Amino acid sequence: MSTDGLGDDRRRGDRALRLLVTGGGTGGHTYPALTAVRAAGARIGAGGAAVEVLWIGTAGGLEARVAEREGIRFVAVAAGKIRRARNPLKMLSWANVKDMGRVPLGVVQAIRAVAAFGPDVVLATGGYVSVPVSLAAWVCRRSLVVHEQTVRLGLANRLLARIATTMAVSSASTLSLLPGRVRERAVVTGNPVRPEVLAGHAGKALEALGLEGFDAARPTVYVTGGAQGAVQINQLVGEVLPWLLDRANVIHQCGPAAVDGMQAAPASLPADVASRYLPVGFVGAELPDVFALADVVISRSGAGTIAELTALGLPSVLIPLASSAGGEQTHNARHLAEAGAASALLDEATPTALQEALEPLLTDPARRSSMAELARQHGRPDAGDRLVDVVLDAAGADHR
Ligand SMILES: CC(=O)N[C@H]1[C@@H](OP(=O)(O)OP(=O)(O)OC[C@H]2O[C@@H](n3ccc(=O)[nH]c3=O)[C@H](O)[C@@H]2O)O[C@H](CO)[C@@H](O)[C@@H]1O
Repeated sequence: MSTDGLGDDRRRGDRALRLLVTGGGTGGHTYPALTAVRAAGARIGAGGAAVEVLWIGTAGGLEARVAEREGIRFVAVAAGKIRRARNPLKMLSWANVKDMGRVPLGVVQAIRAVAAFGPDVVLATGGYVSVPVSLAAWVCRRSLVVHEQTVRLGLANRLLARIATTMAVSSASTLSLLPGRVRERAVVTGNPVRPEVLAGHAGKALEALGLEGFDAARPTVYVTGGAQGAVQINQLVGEVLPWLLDRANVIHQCGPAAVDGMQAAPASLPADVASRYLPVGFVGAELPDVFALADVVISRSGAGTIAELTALGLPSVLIPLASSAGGEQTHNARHLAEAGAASALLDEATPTALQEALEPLLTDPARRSSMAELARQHGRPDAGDRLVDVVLDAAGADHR
């Protein structure tokens, strides 16, 4: 691996920076990469230079759609998914063995793409596709920055941390969990949040989503289960819906597969009450405006959403995905709840527990403000810029 990050062909300071990014599968791995690409473009562009970007991901992943929408050159490679199991023998399932067989193919495809592009630096933001691409970067002796969104390193990043030029982490508490040799090469950047997410307008959400039935005298709750939606959250919200709509307007991001079912949920309620409820499959370009309209958020506690809620300073009730890798969503939720920066349903996610957590936030604006302020103290709106600092450092002196 190149230690100075500069091959002979890259000592020409006048040519564009070549940035290769990889990461995807879910929003939590895709959006930090996108934010870093845009921030690098803005920084380098402001200095009068240019940046050429290549994104390597999987053909069917969210990253493929995001790259296409953003006009970012994209190459797809094969990636293998490792399904976790408590019993290590069960990890040797046929599906895992078959998928692991795809990793060597992905590595070969990625080596070809990396060698052809000749990046100054490779940024990997996680997800299964990060593995073959980071291995390819290592084989091709390119500088590699690996970014971890969660406090504890996931399975893939534990491997990649050993070959990374720099390990960028989102939380200072991750440092003590790293092996000594990795810690020496680690930098705390925070988890990048798309800048537009921080710049929404409540009025635009009302207009774009056709929320004429919403009552301005009631607070608005945004419910989100992550890109796919969360069956558990959908069920809970369904059970408390009459109670909730008595007190609030609700935008419910329930996952594309659940919209029809959730649309029927308020059928037995009076029309004016039912019109305070909007289920949506996935919130795309309206996300910033929905956040701006929201007074309270009910959410999973994935690292991406947590970074957004804290950067925005939004009060929330967090319902962690208990089976998330290493219990990291539970850890995230507990960490914020202990600081008073969120409420969390940690032991039992029942309709009663949800109502108890929501009640003070819906009825007491002062309670919302104090939680919002504590949430903001955990936010890192500058994380994208900090990650770009690390990427440019790894790219070498010519590009700083
Ligand atoms: C099931 C799973 O593996 N979850 C992991 C995944 O989270 P996952 O990607 O599911 O969730 P995150 O909270 O990290 O990110 C979701 C992102 O998608 C956005 N969004 C969501 C819904 C929507 O309709 N529109 C939209 O734009 C959110 O605002 C956020 O930016 O990666 C995270 C980062 O490593 C981990 O912390 C999570 O544990």
